[in-house]
Amino acid sequence: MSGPAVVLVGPMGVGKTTVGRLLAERLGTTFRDTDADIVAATGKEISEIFIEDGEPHFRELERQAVREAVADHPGVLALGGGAVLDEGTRALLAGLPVVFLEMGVAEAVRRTGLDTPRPLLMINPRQRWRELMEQRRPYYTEVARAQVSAEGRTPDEVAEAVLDALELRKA
Ligand SMILES: Nc1ncnc2c1ncn2[C@@H]1O[C@H](COP(=O)(O)OP(=O)(O)O)[C@@H](O)[C@H]1O
Ligand SMILES: O=C(O)C1=C[C@@H](OP(=O)(O)O)[C@@H](O)[C@H](O)C1
Ligand SMILES: [Mg+2]
Repeated sequence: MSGPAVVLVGPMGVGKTTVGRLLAERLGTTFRDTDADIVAATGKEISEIFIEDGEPHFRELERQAVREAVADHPGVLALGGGAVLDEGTRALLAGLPVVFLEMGVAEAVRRTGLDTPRPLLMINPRQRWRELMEQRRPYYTEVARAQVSAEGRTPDEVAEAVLDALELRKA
């Protein structure tokens, strides 16, 4: 089966969207992000979907968005941090070049604080981020072929580390 050249998973703020774009440039391919697909399909921001329709509805949209992207997209694909919660999604990712970007709570929360609000981090972000990471870490490691630290690295450095981890460098 073909499929995306790279799939990025990991917690909120680790840089999946930012690094994914850079990686696609490096590889001369296109970039896709399931959150952006959901926003385009619904015409709503992620935070609006959470508030108006609830998290279970968002997870259903996400499940569908991941399926479509994995089936259609040959380039670099970034998933939302919670996509791996779905068992069917984890099964779908088996055998794909999935990279788990990881980092500690301090830097992640510093980064998300500067970005558009993530509904799950609106209240008590440090504690929430830690709890989510604790719950999801086994899923990230289950689906990932490689794990790359994004701690204290520039997006360029992380992109380089992903290329190394997947041995995607052209000779
Ligand atoms: N390596 C990095 N160093 C500093 N800031 C970063 C880095 N990677 C991403 N960022 C910033 O952190 C925020 C979250 O990045 P984003 O790519 O949206 O993460 P994710 O998609 O994993 O939630 C953005 O403001 C982005 O510009
Ligand atoms: O971890 C999560 O549950 C979420 C992560 C977000 O994407 P990023 O991981 O790209 O921030 C977005 O899908 C939504 O806010 C929920
Ligand atoms: Mg993202």
